[in-house]
Amino acid sequence: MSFQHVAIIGLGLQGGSIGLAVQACLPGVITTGYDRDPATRARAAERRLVQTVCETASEAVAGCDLVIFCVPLGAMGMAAEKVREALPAHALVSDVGSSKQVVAKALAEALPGHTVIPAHPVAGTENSGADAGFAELFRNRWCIVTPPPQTNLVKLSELVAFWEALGANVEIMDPEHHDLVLAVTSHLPHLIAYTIVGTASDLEEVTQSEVIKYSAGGFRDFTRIAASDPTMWRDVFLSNKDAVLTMLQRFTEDLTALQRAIRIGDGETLFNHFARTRATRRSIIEEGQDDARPDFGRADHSSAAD
Ligand SMILES: NC(=O)c1ccc[n+]([C@@H]2O[C@H](COP(=O)([O-])OP(=O)(O)OC[C@H]3O[C@@H](n4cnc5c(N)ncnc54)[C@H](O)[C@@H]3O)[C@@H](O)[C@H]2O)c1
Ligand SMILES: O=C(O)C(=O)CC1(C(=O)O)C=CC(O)C=C1
Repeated sequence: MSFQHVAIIGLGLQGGSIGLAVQACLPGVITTGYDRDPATRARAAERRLVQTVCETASEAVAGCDLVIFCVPLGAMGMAAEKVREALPAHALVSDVGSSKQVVAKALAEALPGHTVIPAHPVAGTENSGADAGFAELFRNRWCIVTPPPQTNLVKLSELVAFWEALGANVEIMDPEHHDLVLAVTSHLPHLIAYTIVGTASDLEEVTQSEVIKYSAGGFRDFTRIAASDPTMWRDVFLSNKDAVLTMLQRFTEDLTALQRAIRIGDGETLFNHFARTRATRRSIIEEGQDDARPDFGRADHSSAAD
């Protein structure tokens, strides 16, 4: 492994999982980490998410050759500025942010002169914080790497090898295209899930307790992701505004067409639509990509690493 010392800024689900995965998959590589929340630092140390939890971001990056920012999208620039003085000149800068164009800009502006190669492991759960991380999170999952033009190819291949060592399958993508694809595959589903939970719980005719009581089936499956962290998702929608609005427009048009079919009793349109989309959904299962998370993603992993 080209990297001898990996520094992780932000020790929640992503940062904690990377720290644990590096220790499990790349023994010998030094891991240091920092989180701005003291309680998270304390829990990260208890769970040994990284070998050394530092009291400052500068301490965490001193001597590292790879720093990965694992903070909410809106905090990337600020977190990067904090390490400007202490970050070794040769260190590669990367991140795990859910949208890529805005992060690439924020990191490049905060750390001029450094090689910045953004990345996005398309792997997560609805849980966040220092108890949420687990070493297997990235196994057999995509990690999309979005190198800026003229990226140093050696550094790029080192970052690709890093993610592969953690078990991920790496795809190289243009950041703009990444943001468009993820707007429909990840961001829009979260928006819809958050919305339907709000709609159901605001209905005067349906009480809160009924929503909880009868949500065992479709509602429960469909809305798992609405339990996700509000700060993270606020930042996703603010940072990927244009792509999300484009996809939302398309979605609204499709929904309106189905709404009309229901109103006029057009069973053929409804049946044909459902038949087509069922086939698409089933092909996702056949390709082995069903349920982004493997089974271990559903368990409480805090005890596994304790
Ligand atoms: N949750 C997911 O499913 C998922 C998946 C892929 C990528 N991501 C991306 O990963 C990033 C982190 O998400 P997460 O799920 O790990 O969130 P998280 O809430 O579990 O962890 C984020 C951590 O960052 C810390 N933090 C915030 N500002 C900071 C700062 N300025 N300096 C240092 N620490 C700071 C917080 O205290 C928190 O512990 C986000 O950018 C998100 O878009 C999330
Ligand atoms: O499985 C989940 O809970 C997720 O929401 C994970 C998920 C996704 O939408 O697929 C969420 C955000 C990401 O940036 C990557 C992965």
